[in-house]
Amino acid sequence: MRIGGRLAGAIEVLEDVETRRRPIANALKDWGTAHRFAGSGDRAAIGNIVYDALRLKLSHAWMMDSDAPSALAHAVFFRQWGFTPETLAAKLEGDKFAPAPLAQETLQAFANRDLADAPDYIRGDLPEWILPAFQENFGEGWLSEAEALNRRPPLDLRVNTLKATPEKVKKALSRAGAEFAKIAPDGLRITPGEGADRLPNVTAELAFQKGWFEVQDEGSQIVAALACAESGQQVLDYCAGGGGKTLALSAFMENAGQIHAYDADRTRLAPIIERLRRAGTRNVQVHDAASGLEGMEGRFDRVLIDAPCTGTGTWRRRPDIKWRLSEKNLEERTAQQAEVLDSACGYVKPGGLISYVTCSLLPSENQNQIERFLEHNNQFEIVSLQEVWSGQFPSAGTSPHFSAAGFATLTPAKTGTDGFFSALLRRKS
Ligand SMILES: C[S@@+](CC[C@H](N)C(=O)[O-])C[C@H]1O[C@@H](n2cnc3c(N)ncnc32)[C@H](O)[C@@H]1O
Repeated sequence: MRIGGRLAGAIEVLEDVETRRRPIANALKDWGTAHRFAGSGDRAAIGNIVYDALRLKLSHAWMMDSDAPSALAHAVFFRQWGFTPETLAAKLEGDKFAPAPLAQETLQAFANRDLADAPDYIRGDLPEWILPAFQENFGEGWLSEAEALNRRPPLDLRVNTLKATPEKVKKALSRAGAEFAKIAPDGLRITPGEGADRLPNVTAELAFQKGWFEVQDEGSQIVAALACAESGQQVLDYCAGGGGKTLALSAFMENAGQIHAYDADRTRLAPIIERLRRAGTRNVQVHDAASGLEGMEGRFDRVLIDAPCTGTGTWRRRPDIKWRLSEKNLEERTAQQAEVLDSACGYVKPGGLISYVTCSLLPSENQNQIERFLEHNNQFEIVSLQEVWSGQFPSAGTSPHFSAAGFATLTPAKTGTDGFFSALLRRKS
């Protein structure tokens, strides 16, 4: 496929995502099924155009004075892939699969507009109603934080130290160009390419089948470490989902002690069984009903609450969810978080720690949620993560944003990771 066919394919997928409010991955998969002649390189290039277009959807639409899929897809080439309208037109000339050329007024708008004149929420590519929360969280740095959330994410791996070392996995993945992560000691990173470049499919590697590594954002590895679980302890992973953090905890604990992994949603929990097997973990018990935890109240050294959230910190990977998020969704999530905190806190023993984590960057899901919890639960106190940080990551060249209260916020701009919030609470009595 030449560039014209890829551009036309991306426009079709964008139309599907926008008109039917579908997740990008599903729309891409369906497009691939309906166009079996397209090779894997074509499908990856189309995916890149679609993801890039949606990361910068508002600013693209503003610059082109049009939010039509064709305008968004062309804007990717002009603003992210190093083309000008003239160089792109030259590339598309004579390509019978190319889409219809852009209207003259769209090209005129692009030539005459300057993003510096756009309203703040458009410059940051943020839903307008979210802007105040970003400004509250990051102050003057809000725009560079938003811009970093709009770039392509790397592919991060966590080496499973129960079976391998970072050096061994790096060597096994040398063709993929994996490098040591900057903060997480067991992390490896494959940096994203540009334009049509695609990231390697590392899960097809033998090293993955052997359980030597998992795909896990470095931020997720870091917040799992900030739960401070130690070998031999009793640990509850209360929102275990597919087990990303359970697996990290098991490796940190060197397979010793006991982890109870619980999630209220059986479908989300289901993949954990195969992942635990592949990783060679022997210290995890999985529960798909809270009744499995009966009698364990006040028994745990550590309780990790990786709470359900809006996922605003993962917008680099899932830009479509950014535009679907509503104030109602946020309200639902904050209510769930309060409920999960209230139900999980009883499992920790006096002197034990609760680690509350979200992959959101909105204060109402993070610091405000913890402050609300502490107002009603004075048997808990905050443990400063700033102090924990240097013990856990002595050679990290960078650190998260730390609040005066001792909460940690990781962001693409600050730590080069997905956005995460982490708070550590000790039960006094
Ligand atoms: C952020 S995800 C967990 C991701 C997982 N820890 C990982 O690292 O892969 C949040 C999880 O909370 C679960 N959840 C939501 N409400 C819950 C509740 N009341 N009790 C337990 N789990 C709940 C969801 O099913 C979802 O899997």
